[in-house]
Amino acid sequence: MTGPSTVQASEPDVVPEFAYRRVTRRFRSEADQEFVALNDVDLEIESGSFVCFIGPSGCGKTTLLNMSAGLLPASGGSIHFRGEKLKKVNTSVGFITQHDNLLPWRTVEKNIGIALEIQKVPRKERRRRVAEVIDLVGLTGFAQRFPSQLSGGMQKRASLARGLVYEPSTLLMDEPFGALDAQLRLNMQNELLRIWERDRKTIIFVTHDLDEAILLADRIVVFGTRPGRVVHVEDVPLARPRDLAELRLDPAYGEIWERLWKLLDHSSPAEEKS
Ligand SMILES: Nc1ncnc2c1ncn2[C@@H]1O[C@H](COP(=O)(O)OP(=O)(O)OP(=O)(O)O)[C@@H](O)[C@H]1O
Repeated sequence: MTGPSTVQASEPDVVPEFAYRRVTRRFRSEADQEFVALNDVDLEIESGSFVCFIGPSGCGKTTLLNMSAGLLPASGGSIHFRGEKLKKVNTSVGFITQHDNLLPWRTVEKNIGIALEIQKVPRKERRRRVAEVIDLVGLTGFAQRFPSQLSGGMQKRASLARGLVYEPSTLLMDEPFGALDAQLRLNMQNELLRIWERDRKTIIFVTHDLDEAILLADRIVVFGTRPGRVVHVEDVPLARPRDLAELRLDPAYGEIWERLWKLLDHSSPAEEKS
């Protein structure tokens, strides 16, 4: 069942968080050939929703996130953020990438507070906000540690806290838990869901993991390759709060999983070649 690539906000007069209109991005390859990395993306992301982007490697998921953050212009089409055409860096979003990028010479507290320092938020206010997010991600007691003194999961928590501290209403997350082992990953997913259920930020979350996408998302956008494009949008009407162990027993979960798995299979580069 391949649905339309355009997702309408449920109420027509509500301005979506992001509206992508025929967004195309071209790059030059190493051989100096121009190629289309992302073709004709038509999509709307509702405010307060949790949306996952899933698809094979190289289908343009990161490219679309970079464009949503205003870090990369579109080659064609337009992106509107809350009704305004995006023309420069989108300072309303928090961007959490695959790599932690924590600065090794700064403590957890100072790593998390860096954006507030740049914004010249007064010291007292800064300390209060940093302490609050440290608590929120479960790092209480670790504020004075350096990144090398933290476990991998704690480093992820610290980078999540850094993305949350300046209170963006929107989070763009590019495979943030990809490198974690299964147990840590589950903990971080639960942590993120808890934060999202509390604040209802809009979250766009890129993942390769179908279970992760179904566990987290209200809506899953499936990308295909050659050229990168949206091939399907799936609503995930499963009740919340969700527990992966329980979800897996739910026939509705199985139906969504199988439908998306087939789509992902068909859009893999290996299959397209054959
Ligand atoms: N700055 C760039 N210059 C040239 N090509 C690029 C650039 N950025 C991305 N690409 C190419 O565009 C295509 C899409 O890349 P992108 O990183 O968006 O894919 P992705 O779906 O996020 O992949 P992955 O899941 O592996 O992270 C790839 O072929 C990639 O090599």
